[in-house]
Amino acid sequence: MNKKQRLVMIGNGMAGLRMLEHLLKLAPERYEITIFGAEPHPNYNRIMLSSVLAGGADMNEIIINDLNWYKEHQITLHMGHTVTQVDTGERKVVSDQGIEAGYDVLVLATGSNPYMLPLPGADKEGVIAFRSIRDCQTMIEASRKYSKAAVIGGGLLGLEAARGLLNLGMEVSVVHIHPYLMERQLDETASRMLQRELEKQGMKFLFSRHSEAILGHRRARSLTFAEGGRIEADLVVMAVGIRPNVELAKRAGLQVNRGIVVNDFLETSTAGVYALGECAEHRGIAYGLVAPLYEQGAVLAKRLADVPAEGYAGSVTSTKLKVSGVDVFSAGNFREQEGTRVLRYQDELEGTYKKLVIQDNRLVGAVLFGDTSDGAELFSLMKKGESVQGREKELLLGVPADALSKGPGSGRLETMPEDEIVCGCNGVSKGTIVQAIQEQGCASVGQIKACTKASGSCGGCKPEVEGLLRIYAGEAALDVKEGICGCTSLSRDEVVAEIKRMRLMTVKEVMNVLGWSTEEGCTKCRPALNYYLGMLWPEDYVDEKESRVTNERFHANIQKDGTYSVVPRIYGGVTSPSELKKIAEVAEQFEVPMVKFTGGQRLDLLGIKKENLPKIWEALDMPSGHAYGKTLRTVKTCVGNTFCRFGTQDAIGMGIRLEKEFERLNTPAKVKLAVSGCPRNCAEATIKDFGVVAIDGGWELHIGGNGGVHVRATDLLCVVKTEDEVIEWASAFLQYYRENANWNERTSSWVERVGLDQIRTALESKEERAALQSRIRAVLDKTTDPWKQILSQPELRKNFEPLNREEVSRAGH
Ligand SMILES: Cc1cc2nc3c(=O)[nH]c(=O)nc-3n(C[C@H](O)[C@H](O)[C@H](O)COP(=O)(O)OP(=O)(O)OC[C@H]3O[C@@H](n4cnc5c(N)ncnc54)[C@H](O)[C@@H]3O)c2cc1C
Ligand SMILES: NC(=O)c1ccc[n+]([C@@H]2O[C@H](COP(=O)([O-])OP(=O)(O)OC[C@H]3O[C@@H](n4cnc5c(N)ncnc54)[C@H](O)[C@@H]3O)[C@@H](O)[C@H]2O)c1
Ligand code: SF4
Ligand code: FES
Repeated sequence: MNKKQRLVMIGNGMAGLRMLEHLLKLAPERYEITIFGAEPHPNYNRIMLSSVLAGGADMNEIIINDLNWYKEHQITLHMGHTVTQVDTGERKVVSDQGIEAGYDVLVLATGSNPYMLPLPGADKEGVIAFRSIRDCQTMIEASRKYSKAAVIGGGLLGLEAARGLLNLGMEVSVVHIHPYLMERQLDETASRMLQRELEKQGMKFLFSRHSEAILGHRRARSLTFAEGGRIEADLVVMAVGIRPNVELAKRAGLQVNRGIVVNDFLETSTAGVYALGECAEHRGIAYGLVAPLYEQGAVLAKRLADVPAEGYAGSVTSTKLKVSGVDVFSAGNFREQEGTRVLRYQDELEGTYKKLVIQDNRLVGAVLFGDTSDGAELFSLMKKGESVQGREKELLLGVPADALSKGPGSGRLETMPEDEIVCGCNGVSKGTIVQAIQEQGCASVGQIKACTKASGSCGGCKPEVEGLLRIYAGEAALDVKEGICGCTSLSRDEVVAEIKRMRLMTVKEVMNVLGWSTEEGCTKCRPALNYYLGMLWPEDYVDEKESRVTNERFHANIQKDGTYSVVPRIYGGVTSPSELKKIAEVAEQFEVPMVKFTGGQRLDLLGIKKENLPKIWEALDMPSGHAYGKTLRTVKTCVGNTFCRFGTQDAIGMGIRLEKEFERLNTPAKVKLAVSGCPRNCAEATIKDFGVVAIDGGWELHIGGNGGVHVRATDLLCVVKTEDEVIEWASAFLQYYRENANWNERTSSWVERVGLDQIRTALESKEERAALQSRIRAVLDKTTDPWKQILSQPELRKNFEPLNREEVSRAGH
């Protein structure tokens, strides 16, 4: 006989699932659990939608509990089912698809609905909220076709939406009803500083505007204001606050104000029915941030497991805006009122601002702009309600901004009390993180996330978690253990060593033998293992195409509209009239929408449908330029002494030789080379992975440069005399990088991590260089041109069917 009680939960979101995770630890056998979730997804990290929109995370990276998790815990999940009826008399719920479930315990975790302004025209296509995966996808799709967006609401959500849309290439205007941004979290001074930063990033603002109507035929085209005037907008995102989702509870006869009324144990007015999360109202407050919701979850789990616990007493909240390049923190009651004392510090040169609000000698509120590193400490003081008398100046001036990221001895993290909360979203204290490092052996941020959840939500506490790792596990652990993912506790070096020792030959075998925590791995470890196996067994390993990202599977770069680009190999950037003619003819024949020179001196044919790729490769009859993969991209050259009067060496010849030598090389991350014919360095060799600069009588060899987001100038590796020596050193350097870097680690990060000295030492002996060169040669000898290979094999050609959406989202960069 089944003695388990039946627990039904309505809502498959962050608050409810966190509560269940606690409950399953406390009383794994107590309940037979059924969940109804209206969205067609397993539980995902809603917070991370801002990062997905801004391009910082992939949709499939934000799933918190995948379908296996439900299976493992024998939870019945009705995904895509909305509960439409709750019968508290009969103790059962019914879904819109007719599924009925009886309960002994019912948990309402229905979250909130975004508030949609009831404007005329609000039902037009292109008018949406920002709440779900679906909204996020709609925005990404809209950005492919349209260029102008209006975001109504200048709060946290509106600004994060606006930043994401800017990243997607749209022009964005934020329409705010208040005279300044984020008035619920910031005072006017901080708000104006924020506005200036965001304007620099390209955001436009309209303040004190009341939206009146959305005009357009079927789709939104413009937004008008009660004050007069209009702006063009093909996409209108409403981010004007949320309303607890209480309709169902109301119909079921539960007591409801703004939210579903609950007591300190999350009990509603009806016995056996509980509510938590954004839908619940506790002591008059319905929260809209995860930290308090997770606190509620911990209390409710104990209640449901019959573990004695104190009730939930409400939360002081803090927020951070997740917009890159802008640090804003706000906590508690930051407005000055009668009986409060306000301390302010502003540094216009540094662009920092700090405001502390003190009442009865206790810190009750804080606003930080520009440097938010004191946020956790201030928030902790605020929550504890300790007297700060005599410490005011110290709190205001704080510790140096970079103290957190310094090594041992950095001060504040070391002296931070054990019970101070480091990860606000997940309520994880310093003590818990230190224990995970010291007792559970966690040695990377990923492992700490897996053990404690710290840094797993908004990611704002990652610098502090890294700081604690440096102090308690040492610099080396942080560096070495990063590089794989949460599916394994092994470091990259350990995995590589085990593959070698046990001669593991396939991705699946590595996962099985090394005890991966997931059966299929994830989007991080699969391609990483595929690379390590290929690097270790160049002769025998068969590349697993399915472990590669879309660009590498299709040997072309996927574009934002789902078409591809084709870049044929043009060695050293030197072409000929006949080659140009051929490219022009192909472009005409296939009506290629755009032909463009790339930053690496190549010709890019853009806007090509997947099904046309093989035909175009065939017509071009040129090798792949590998503009899409983790491989040698281009060797940029200047004209050198062939034409330039300053040139001291043959930069073109050297560049072509390097490109022919290393084309098709599989590397941990993309690799770019350049050769300049004199120190004037017109080929910009000092921001390349391997840069060659001619000098009188020889060549300078530079390594570890990057011209991308994090610009880094190269380090000088050595000076050599001959072209053969350039090839020898380049071979040794690239092979050493192949054998030692983490997958997806650019040389710039790798050189910084391991240090120039280590690389110089590894390459200094002629014998070692020769050994590395012979290993890289063996790899290069096995490579073939991927376009030719696909053209010659009908079964590979078959893959070039029209594109589906999943491929767009899985495309690599
Ligand atoms: C873009 C974005 C960024 C955010 N960033 C942050 C941040 O940085 N920090 C922070 O603290 N918070 C942030 N938040 C807020 C945070 O995500 C929410 O507070 C949190 O997700 C609320 O959790 P919940 O479980 O109460 O509700 P939800 O996550 O909304 O889950 C409720 C679920 O219940 C389902 N549901 C509702 N009614 C029914 C029904 N009748 N039947 C079946 N299912 C139903 C809904 O479809 C939904 O999936 C952000 C929110 C968004 C949208
Ligand atoms: N980084 C974070 O912590 C974060 C990020 C995103 C969302 N969230 C949470 O998600 C929820 C929703 O966020 P939100 O920003 O929509 O809510 P919000 O209530 O915090 O802010 C809404 C903003 O819209 C403005 N507004 C209201 N009516 C308007 C109108 N007619 N025209 C123009 N502006 C108008 C308000 O003045 C306010 O500043 C909140 O609970 C928020 O805390 C948090
Ligand atoms: S780097 Fe020197 S050789 Fe090359 S184009 Fe510039 S000036 Fe001429
Ligand atoms: S503070 Fe948000 S994840 Fe730690």
